[in-house]
Amino acid sequence: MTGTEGGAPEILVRFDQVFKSFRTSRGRRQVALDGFSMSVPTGAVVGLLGPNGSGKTTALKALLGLARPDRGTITAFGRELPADQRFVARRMGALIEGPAFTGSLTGEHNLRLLGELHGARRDEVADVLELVGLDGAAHRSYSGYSLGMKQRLGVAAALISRPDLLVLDEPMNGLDPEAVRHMRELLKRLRDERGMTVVVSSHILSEVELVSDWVTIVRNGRVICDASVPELLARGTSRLVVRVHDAVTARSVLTDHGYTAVPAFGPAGAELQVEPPATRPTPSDGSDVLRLLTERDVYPRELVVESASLEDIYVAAVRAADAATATARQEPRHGT
Ligand SMILES: Nc1ncnc2c1ncn2[C@@H]1O[C@H](COP(=O)(O)OP(=O)(O)OP(=O)(O)O)[C@@H](O)[C@H]1O
Repeated sequence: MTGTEGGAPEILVRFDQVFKSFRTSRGRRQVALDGFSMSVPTGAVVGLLGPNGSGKTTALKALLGLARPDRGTITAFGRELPADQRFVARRMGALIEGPAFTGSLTGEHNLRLLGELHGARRDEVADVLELVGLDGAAHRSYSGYSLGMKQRLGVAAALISRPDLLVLDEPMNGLDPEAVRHMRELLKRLRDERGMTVVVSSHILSEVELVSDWVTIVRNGRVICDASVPELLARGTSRLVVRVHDAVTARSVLTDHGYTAVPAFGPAGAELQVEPPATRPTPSDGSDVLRLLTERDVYPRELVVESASLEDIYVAAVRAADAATATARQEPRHGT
């Protein structure tokens, strides 16, 4: 990521309070973006995450000039959209809805035709095919490509204009684990070797977790979490798991000292999920728990401090957002 002097990342794209709704065929108003705000740091791979229908595609379309926001501002490369869409479009490559290629032509031929529109030379076409790992299959016809290869050719098409920003909508949809891994490695190469900024949407956290520097979680058209991965992980609290033979005694020792100890049955037998008292100034590293237990002759078989994963944080963010929405829905009723 490109930093500024103060250490804060430089922002390449910013959505600020963007609203967008559609009229459905039944005449109903369908809100797709409901005050959507997000920032994309320069040089980062940003994972745009959210369940189906949460507004990811609409947000990306708004950035690409394919959907016009009702309200709010989007800036990219220091220019405001849609006023400067053409300036921005020249610096962006995108794979947003299945790429349209000719089945009877080879991958290379398809890409060459597209490259001509962008003034790409033959060696540049070959370079992009190599980059996406299709150099070995360049002369096979597109109709014989696997789904993973088709997606890679779609990314190649997005790269042919040599963009600084690459926008990919669900590029891993339907891919097998090997193809997902390949796509992740490609995104890392684009960031590390070409200095590209990448926005990649997905409804599956594990698909983008290993490659994203920054994660934006969207729910019901609103961003509920927008932060760097290290910052997110630091926000998550770790969990202490104690595996003991005598869970009853261990639990009573810990609760006597104000700890919460929830019995569970894990893969290694009985265990307690322990949380220190709310009054404890620092998170527990486990030594306090070990001391309390051994003082009472309870010797744990195992004591593990499990760090929160991005998945835990994702689930917590979604639950918190749902709870806030439910509260907000109840409030007007109290007033009436
Ligand atoms: N052209 C449209 N007309 C009517 N409703 C639309 C249109 N485009 C999107 N929507 C609605 O807006 C909401 C957000 O859709 P969007 O496609 O942006 O979500 P998404 O997060 O990309 O979902 P998915 O992962 O399923 O593609 C959904 O309720 C969707 O039905």
